[in-house]
Amino acid sequence: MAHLLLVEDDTTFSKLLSNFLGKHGHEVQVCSTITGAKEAIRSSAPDEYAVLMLDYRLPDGNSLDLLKLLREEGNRTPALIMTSFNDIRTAVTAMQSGAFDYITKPVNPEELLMVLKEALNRKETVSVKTTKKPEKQSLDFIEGNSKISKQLYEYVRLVAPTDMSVIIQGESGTGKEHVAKSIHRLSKRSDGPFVAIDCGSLSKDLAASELFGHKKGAFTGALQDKIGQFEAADGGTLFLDEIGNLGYDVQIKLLRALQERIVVPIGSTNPVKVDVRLIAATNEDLMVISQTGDFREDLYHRLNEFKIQVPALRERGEDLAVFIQHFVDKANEELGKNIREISKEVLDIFQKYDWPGNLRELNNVIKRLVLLSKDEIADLKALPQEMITSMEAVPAPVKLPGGSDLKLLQETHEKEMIEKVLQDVRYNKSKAAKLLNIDRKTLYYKIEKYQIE
Ligand SMILES: Nc1ncnc2c1ncn2[C@@H]1O[C@H](COP(=O)(O)OP(=O)(O)OP(=O)(O)O)[C@@H](O)[C@H]1O
Repeated sequence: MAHLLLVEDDTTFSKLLSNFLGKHGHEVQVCSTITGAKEAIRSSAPDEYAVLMLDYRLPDGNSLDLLKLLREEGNRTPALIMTSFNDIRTAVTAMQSGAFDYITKPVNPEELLMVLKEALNRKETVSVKTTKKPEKQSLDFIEGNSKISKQLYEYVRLVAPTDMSVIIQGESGTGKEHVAKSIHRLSKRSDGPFVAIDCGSLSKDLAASELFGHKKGAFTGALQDKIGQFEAADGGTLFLDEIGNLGYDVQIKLLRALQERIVVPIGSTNPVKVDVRLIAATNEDLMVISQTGDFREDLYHRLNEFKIQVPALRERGEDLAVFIQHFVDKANEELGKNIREISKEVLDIFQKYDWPGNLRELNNVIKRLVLLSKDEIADLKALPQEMITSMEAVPAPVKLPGGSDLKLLQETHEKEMIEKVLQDVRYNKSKAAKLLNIDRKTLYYKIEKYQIE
């Protein structure tokens, strides 16, 4: 039995859900607002709730902001975001803010139990992930056959045996952590620990202590000496996920640790020698954010001894079929099912869909598909209705009227470039204008001209 906090403003749905979860042996406390959730969490014991189940849209904000705040306060309770299919891109961002997983509404009860079980298991293993332990060969891993995947793993094999720092860049859910583990596994350090830290879920105050350790009494709450993850990774690999989220002060300490190969725990004056290879992952372009001043440029250059770009699923062409088969096999085994085939209609949708959540989303959709399919062939009935509707709404690819019209092509390119830079700098128009090397007025004019939202 687990104590769950459900934050949901639809009272009928929250009642149904708590009854259902209650019948499955869980104790559910319900809040309907972010403010209520904050109060419930702050007035509870640190590990009171095993999982937070958060509706995305709430009357006083969205649960992403709540999650960010909780992570900043040091709360690490696994969180599950419940969202409508149309919000999948937001759910993907939620994963970057430290959510464990997302589930789309209308919630399928069995799917919910499955994801909940994973979240509860995760809670039990969360400390294992960062303890000194050799990483074993993962059988769960496939490379793919496309040209782009072959190149990816060629780079992995090239850089693995060296001691170079690596930046792994790619959209959320593309498999950056998997790539980092492969590098570790193929390195001379493979018998040493692989320590993974999600910088997105570290609070600003605790990040330094988590990475470098602290001495008893160094700050309020430092009740005993603590070894940092740098020391825990000694002789192995330290994987810093979402490194762009580290605060400036910690970035300075990190640079020093990399350059001098020593760490100084907070409250101590004694440096400790460490032998750690660093791999950092990011879904932002670190070069862009280092140019806008949000990430230290010297640290960027120190980390950027080698850069690997992990492709989005939509760019992996023929790999899609390989991953589908892999995830179906995995789901069959996990759920005790025997789905042998996926219908042509479903495959057509999979081919056309752009998979903003990448491999993670494909894995989730397939798990749901396998779970809900009654026969050996998984067909449309088991796909979220919204996915089908969203695909029906996609207009047929339009042929550009001027396939060779240079002006039109230039404008299309310009629009895409402006959209990308705006996204990279999180819609900060001053930064975007600076990077695009145009003045703000021109940028505003172009945003309006191209109707960029
Ligand atoms: N090569 C692979 N073979 C099989 N499964 C994979 C592979 N790469 C990723 N996955 C699966 O896809 C999901 C996302 O992978 P992972 O956590 O490595 O992505 P990520 O890019 O690090 O995500 P985030 O940006 O959220 O940190 C996981 O469930 C993982 O098991």
